[in-house]
Amino acid sequence: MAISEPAVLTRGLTKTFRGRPAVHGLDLEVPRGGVFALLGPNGAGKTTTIKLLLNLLQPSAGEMRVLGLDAVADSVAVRRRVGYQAESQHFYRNTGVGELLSFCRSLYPRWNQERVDRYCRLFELPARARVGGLSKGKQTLLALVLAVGPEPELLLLDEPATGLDPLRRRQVLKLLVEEMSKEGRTIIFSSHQLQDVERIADRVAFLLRGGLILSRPLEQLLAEEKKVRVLFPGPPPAELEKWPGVRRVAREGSRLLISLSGRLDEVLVRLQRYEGAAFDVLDQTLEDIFVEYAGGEESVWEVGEDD
Ligand SMILES: Nc1ncnc2c1ncn2[C@@H]1O[C@H](COP(=O)(O)OP(=O)(O)OP(=O)(O)O)[C@@H](O)[C@H]1O
Repeated sequence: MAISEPAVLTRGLTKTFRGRPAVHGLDLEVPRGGVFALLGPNGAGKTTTIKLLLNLLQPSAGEMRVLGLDAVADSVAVRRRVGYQAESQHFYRNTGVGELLSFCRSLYPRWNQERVDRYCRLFELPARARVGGLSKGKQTLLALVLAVGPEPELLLLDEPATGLDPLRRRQVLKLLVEEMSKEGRTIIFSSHQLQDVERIADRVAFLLRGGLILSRPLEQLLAEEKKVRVLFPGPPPAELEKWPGVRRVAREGSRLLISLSGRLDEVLVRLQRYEGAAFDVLDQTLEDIFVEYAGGEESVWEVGEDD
């Protein structure tokens, strides 16, 4: 495999359930190394995408390469090199933590027992504890230990912080990112915890209705997505919506709120030409950007999607 091959590459990836697309013509490219966040509203297709990459679901159309391998034809080889934490855990309740770890160790050619023991100590997961007796947060932590044990080149984490308190969340994600990134491994994770994403992601992709809306380095996204609040002394310029970089114009009382995707300097130069126009530039958090791309707070609920 060429080392330059991305960690994940999909082309036209599509998955339909009873004729309804959950993932639709997805072209996703995840570079090797670093931390890649998969964002999107409920039902956007994040979990389906992750399951497709692991061949837990079979695509209706399209191609997928994971670590340079065909994700369907070479799925066994892919599974050996990928760690996976599912969105919710379904452990056998009566199994002991130590017993489960030993079983998983026997399945993988490489298994980092030192790391597993260290994480179990840090996460307070005693070997003798029964899995069914663990709290939800502890089960999440156990799933993380199982995902990192096989020394994966790629970690696929579906909502890795589910059930963790804020302190634990920070500690665990920091530990994962520091250790995995330092070793050149790739992490792809889905999350609704956008503060976590801002803290740890290098790159974010945004899914909406199964399609890719954007994929950009986080720093670039935060630098490019701005709002400009303007009060025009008279009527606003005709065709304001068609100015370069303008994605949306909304009314906020007597002022207009222009959502921009890049081209801020050009827009400011144009605004300066309007005598008497008063404006200020507003930075956006990742949450602001998420809401904006998901359709804005005023967007209507889509009912009946999950039946
Ligand atoms: N096994 C299934 N059978 C039928 N429909 C499904 C199945 N799995 C997922 N879907 C549908 O596919 C769409 C995408 O679901 P998916 O779980 O991938 O979204 P998600 O982005 O992970 O959402 P969330 O943020 O709520 O976890 C949804 O409309 C969902 O109802």
